[in-house]
Amino acid sequence: MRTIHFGDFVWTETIKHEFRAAVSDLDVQLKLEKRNASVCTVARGCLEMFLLELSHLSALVTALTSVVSALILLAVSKQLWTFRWTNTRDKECKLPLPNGSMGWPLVGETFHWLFQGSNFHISRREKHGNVFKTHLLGKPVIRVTGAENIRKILLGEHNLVCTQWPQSTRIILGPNTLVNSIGDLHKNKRKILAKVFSRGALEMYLPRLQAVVKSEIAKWCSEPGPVDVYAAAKSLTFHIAVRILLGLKMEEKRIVYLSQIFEQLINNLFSLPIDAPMSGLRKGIKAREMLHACMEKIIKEKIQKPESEKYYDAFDYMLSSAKENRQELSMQELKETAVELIFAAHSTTASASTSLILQLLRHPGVVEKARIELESEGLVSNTQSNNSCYRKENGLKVSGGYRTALQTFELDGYQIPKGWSVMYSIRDTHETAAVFQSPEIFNPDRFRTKHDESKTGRFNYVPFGGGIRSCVGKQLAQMILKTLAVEVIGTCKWTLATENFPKMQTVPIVHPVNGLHVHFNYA
Ligand code: HEM
Repeated sequence: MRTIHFGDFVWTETIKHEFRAAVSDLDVQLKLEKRNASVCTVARGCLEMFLLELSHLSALVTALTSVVSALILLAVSKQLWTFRWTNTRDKECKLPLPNGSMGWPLVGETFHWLFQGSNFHISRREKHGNVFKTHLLGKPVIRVTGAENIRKILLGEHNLVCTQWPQSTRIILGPNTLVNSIGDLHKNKRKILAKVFSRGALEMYLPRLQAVVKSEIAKWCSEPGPVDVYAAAKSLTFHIAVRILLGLKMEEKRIVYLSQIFEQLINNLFSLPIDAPMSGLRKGIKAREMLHACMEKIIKEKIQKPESEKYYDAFDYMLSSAKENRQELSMQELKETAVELIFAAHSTTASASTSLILQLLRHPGVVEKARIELESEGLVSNTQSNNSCYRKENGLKVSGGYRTALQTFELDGYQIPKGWSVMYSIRDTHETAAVFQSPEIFNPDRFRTKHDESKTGRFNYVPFGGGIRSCVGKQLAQMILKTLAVEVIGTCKWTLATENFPKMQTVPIVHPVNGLHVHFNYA
């Protein structure tokens, strides 16, 4: 046996074997531990995966539970919302409420109305009939179509109903406006405005109106690319409002600036009545304040102008008419009326002007006929319009008017409860009136005096409303549209710049979704 000495330690063969055995034991143990460790890692991994799956599963279950609870909550709140409105029916009246849906809590069907446009009313009218209920812009609303129903609403002003625009419109326009006044106050305001839109006044406005229309059409024709007709029509009517209603000569830059603020006011007139930062109502109020500040400056300058320098615009007529009627108009009233008149004239006339161009594009036969008529009257190319050419009427499209029921009354077999809003529909009434043959067809001849379809049943054709709330600016609007028609037909050629005609949108007023792109040239 070999023996090796390391100091005091003696290395023998036996020790060597024992050492080897110990080392191999250790090796096995290490291997085992290593294997165990990897087994442990796998097990831990499995466990972790299991726990992860479990946590995913429980997250899924939690999410599902939350969704189901939210759905149940929504369904219950919708039911309670519907019940809340069913319960406000007038119990003294035996008649049922009109059919229809009140939509979702608080917002009602406002978003459906905003996104679906005219389809909103059409689909519900087809489903529920000419008188149906809904909930828009924070109020329960009854939508009314049909000559007989409209007659009752328009002639029932101050008795069955009184005008009431959505709350946002009332707040933004202000309490001193014609549309927001009722009773004697309304009567007196109309008396003052009657002079503003009298025949004599309109004749005074005509030369300036023609000048504005001509200069805007010149811009359309000099445009190298297509013109966005709706934007151009809005610019046209804003120029008319500034020049004819306010009698102002302004730099183009200033008109564009004012029209942008005005656009912001219009865009937010129909919004939820919530005055919060970034809300539509807040934006509308801000625009109104800016316009009022501007109007105040203009009005002060106007009032101070010597009589000899005045050239009689709608505003001058209003001031002199107020004097004649011994009514003092405060600065606030003047500012609100100025903005109201621009609002009433601007969108309606811009919408109708765009529809007019669209219909002329669609119906070259009608244009040819009109051109021959203008030629026979000596009105082509010299474009000196006179009142004799203002005979024809076109299919105007304005949505309708807003009222509130002053008492519960019956309409088409249903009860209209006191306090609910009533919205009468002009467009739907025109489109569904039996007196019009193929109402979807643009046919100006239907209004020719011999067989004027609109004369059959007074309330079948109400583009300017009716009764004591009918449009005060009707004659001015017709004069603007006819001047535009005469100028365009007499001096221009035009072609559609897109492959197809655009779809129409109805909120806040009828207009083509893409604005309608058209190339204009002088003929
Ligand atoms: C194509 C153009 C126009 C159309 C289709 C139109 C249509 C209407 C309609 C339907 C109403 C009645 C609303 C209701 O029943 O509540 C109305 C009222 C009114 N319109 Fe027009 N309008 C047009 C142009 C104008 C113009 C140019 C002005 C003035 C410059 C104007 C001023 C007014 C005013 C002040 C009222 C409120 C009358 C009141 O409440 O007594 N409109 N308009």
